[in-house]
Amino acid sequence: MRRSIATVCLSGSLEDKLHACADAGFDGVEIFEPDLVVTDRSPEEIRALADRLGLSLDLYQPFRDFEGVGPGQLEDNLRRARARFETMRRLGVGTVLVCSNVATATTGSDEVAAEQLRHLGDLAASYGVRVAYEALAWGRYVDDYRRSWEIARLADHEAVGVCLDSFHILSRGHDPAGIEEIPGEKIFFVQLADAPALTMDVLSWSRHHRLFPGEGAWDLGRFVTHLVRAGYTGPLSLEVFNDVFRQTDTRRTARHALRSLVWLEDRAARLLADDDGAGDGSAGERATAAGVALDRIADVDVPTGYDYVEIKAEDTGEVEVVLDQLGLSFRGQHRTKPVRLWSSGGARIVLNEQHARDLKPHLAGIGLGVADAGAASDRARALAVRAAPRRTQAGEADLAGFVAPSGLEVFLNDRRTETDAGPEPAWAAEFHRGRPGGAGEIAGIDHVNVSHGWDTHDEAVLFWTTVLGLERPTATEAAGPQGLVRSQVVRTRDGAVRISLNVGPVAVSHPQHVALACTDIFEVARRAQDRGLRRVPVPDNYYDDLRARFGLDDATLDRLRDHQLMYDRSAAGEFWHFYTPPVGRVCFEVVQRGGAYDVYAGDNTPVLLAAQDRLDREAAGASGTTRRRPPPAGRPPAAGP
Ligand SMILES: O=C(O)c1ccc(O)c(O)c1
Ligand SMILES: [Mg+2]
Repeated sequence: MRRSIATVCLSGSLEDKLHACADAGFDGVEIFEPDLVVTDRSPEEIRALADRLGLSLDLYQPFRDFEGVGPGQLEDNLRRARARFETMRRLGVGTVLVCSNVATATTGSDEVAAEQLRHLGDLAASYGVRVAYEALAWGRYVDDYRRSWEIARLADHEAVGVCLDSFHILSRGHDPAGIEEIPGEKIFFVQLADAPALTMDVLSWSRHHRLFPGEGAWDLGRFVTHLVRAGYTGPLSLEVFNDVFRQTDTRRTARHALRSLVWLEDRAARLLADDDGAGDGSAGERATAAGVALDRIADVDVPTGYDYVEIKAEDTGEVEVVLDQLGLSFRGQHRTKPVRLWSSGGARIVLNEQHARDLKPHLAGIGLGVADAGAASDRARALAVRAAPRRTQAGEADLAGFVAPSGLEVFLNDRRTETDAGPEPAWAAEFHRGRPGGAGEIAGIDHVNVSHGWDTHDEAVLFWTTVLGLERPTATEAAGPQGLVRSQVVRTRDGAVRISLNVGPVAVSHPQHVALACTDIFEVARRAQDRGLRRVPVPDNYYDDLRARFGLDDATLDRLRDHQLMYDRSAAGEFWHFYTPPVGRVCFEVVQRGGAYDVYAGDNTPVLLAAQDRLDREAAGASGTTRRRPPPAGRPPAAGP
């Protein structure tokens, strides 16, 4: 279907927005009237620019507070409409969005509203334009799409139809299946937005918290299937009022928005195909008959596990000390690059000093195993994901790589070899052999913890869920001394890949961490302690709290305290973990999961944040610098292993 976006979704001038939408690959835009009013370009110039960029101007919006008014007010409303239709003629826009009256309506009579819309239809027709009537969720009388359709039906005018906006329908909990009762040709326009599940008044929710499809709590794919079944053939247009996207980089947000729409179309196409398969009529055939083409993209290839985690720095020496203390072994230096591999069991840490001048240790990339790297790359490309630069030389593994919104590079690999230590990614043969991890050793990578700015979070969630098909359990938040840290885990259903996406306080740069899994954490901790590993200190009050929460006995608490372990328990099982102090911007966590414990010890996070804050203060005290660090800066791109 044609892809469109409202200019209100983006930051910048109207001209910036048009350029960004065209570059991202949109077919058209909705001109948000305030964007036109403030530009110094004439409507003719905007029209010419859109033409040059290959963008159609699909909708002019909004026209407010028209219907349900007294006779004097109607006169004035028609005068306003004439002026807007004149502007639309100059712009070359064929459809105007009229939202339901929130202010001046004095009657809730459907007949009166329909009669007045018929007047408006006559006027619109004389300008060659159409009226798409939208029920705002907070309209004075009309706040339900079924009522706006009833009024448009009563108006019985070829220039009057409805605009359906998923926000107004889903925020009120109205069943979108009723869309199928509306003849497709009377749906003049469709606006799509997702939103987080919040309990607040709908107007504030709508004006500040809308999200792109796939980022919130609603099933927009299902919503689109109702439109297709109704026979709607117009554009799918994004209308997302969001305080963050209004200030993020225009081009980046336009690409992000397009990714959402590409994913949505594919999702709707799959739902329709599934419904057909289930013998529920032949919606797909009807859609085709109506001339609706939903583009599909390559199947998602859910990753099977971590190949490696890459840490990059000008000097990775300090990281190697910690890896050695944690019991990982050095597997050698790469043949052609300043890249070193450490491993234990299935945990592989790549240390990269290439193109890393002046960089402190930081998490630069992760490698993931997939079934078919080619197909996974096709999907990523279709979703407009930026490819990671390759610096591969002849004879080396050529991995498909992408840049996640936080700047993290993600490499996909489908080639494995059998070794004594179990299956390994084929590229690992470019280093020395590994050995199997023993009981008191690190066995694999449990999860990685990525932090990014508040302006990247929604985009990152969309990236991981749509490109790699990760699931998204409920988000959590934890209080640190400098502010709240919001966390969204994205993971495979089987837990083989888990990534915690964190947004911390603006002024603090929390370390990213790599969590290593083991099956005997007391032994790993004991050996590490013998090798001189420092751990993030856990306060005694925490152990008193554990006693109160879980009724642990003294001996158990002493064992935990001796190793500075933290603990959690749920109905599913138990969890033990400890952290190393940060080296540069990374730290390591060692975890042991018992039973089917499947979460991340959320209650322990404030203890970690407070302890890290104390370490920060000590370090700042020692060096005489200020304690607060600037937010993470952009990093230059890294290479694969
Ligand atoms: O918030 C508003 O006023 C508003 C305006 C136009 C729309 O299409 C809409 O969905 C909301
Ligand atoms: Mg709308």
